Amino acid sequence: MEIRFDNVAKRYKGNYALKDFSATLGEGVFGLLGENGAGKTTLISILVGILRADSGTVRANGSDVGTLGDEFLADLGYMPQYPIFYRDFTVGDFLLYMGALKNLPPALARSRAAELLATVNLADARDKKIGALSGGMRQRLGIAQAMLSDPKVLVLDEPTAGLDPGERIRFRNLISRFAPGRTILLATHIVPDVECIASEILLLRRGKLLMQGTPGALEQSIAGKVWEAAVDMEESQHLAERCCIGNMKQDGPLFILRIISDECPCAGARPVRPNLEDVFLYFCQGGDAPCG
Ligand SMILES: Nc1ncnc2c1ncn2[C@@H]1O[C@H](COP(=O)(O)OP(=O)(O)OP(=O)(O)O)[C@@H](O)[C@H]1O
Repeated sequence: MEIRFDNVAKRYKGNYALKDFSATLGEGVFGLLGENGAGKTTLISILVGILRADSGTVRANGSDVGTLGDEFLADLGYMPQYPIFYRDFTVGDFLLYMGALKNLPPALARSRAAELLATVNLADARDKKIGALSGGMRQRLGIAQAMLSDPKVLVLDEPTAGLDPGERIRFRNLISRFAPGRTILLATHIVPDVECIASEILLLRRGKLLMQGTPGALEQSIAGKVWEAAVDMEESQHLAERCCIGNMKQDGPLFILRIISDECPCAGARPVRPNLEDVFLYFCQGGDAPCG
């Protein structure tokens, strides 16, 4: 399915949360990356029909998603940033309930629920009440309900918040396996969540789309602007005041700094290959400005 946003804008009390947002998503995993407050949830809420845009259009295969209504919703799986669950439901009953809301035949809902509970590592928790689950288990249940109807479009808002490293990796592999033939939009500000699985990244800053491209293309766009230098404590403090420092690691008396800078930041600095986190820092923290 092709999802196309044209000049989408949304304001809250006069302030733009999203401005002139235009982008096209085809099949694949699309990582929506942006700092806190960039407008990710606002964009997602417009796509899934929770919010109305002030202006602009969102089309699925050429038809306005607003006029498609249920037809579009039937193809959609959605996990909100803060899923709200009925605490007294058991995990299994909750998925069957969601299956009923999505009009799935009961037998199909039962088999999909069993399959997905195994996939998200919750099979043993099927009879547990949701109120007794840990935060990470609830998060995984949220992912399972979003995939229940085998949707063509899967929209996940911060799906890995609260997952431990093992579960994050399971999640990434699950999404990669699920992706063929589908459109997956995954909003996050955690770069590794999308770095290895996204076919394209959309970089959002202050409600505007800064860039859209493959992770490799985005990294290439800042080639020659990422440096590594081994410096003493005093020099590291000077550099932190005038440059964006991506990473700082102590190595004996020295500090190994990863520096994002248009120019060579200090004597002895050597250019290194950019990664997506560098891209995020370069564009989302305002280029050469100190970032941390
Ligand atoms: N209901 C609301 N009323 C007023 N302002 C809002 C409302 N919802 C969002 N905003 C503002 O709109 C902007 C975008 O918020 P949004 O939640 O879309 O960002 P986000 O990228 O999802 O952020 P985060 O990563 O922190 O979840 C922010 O400045 C936020 O304060």
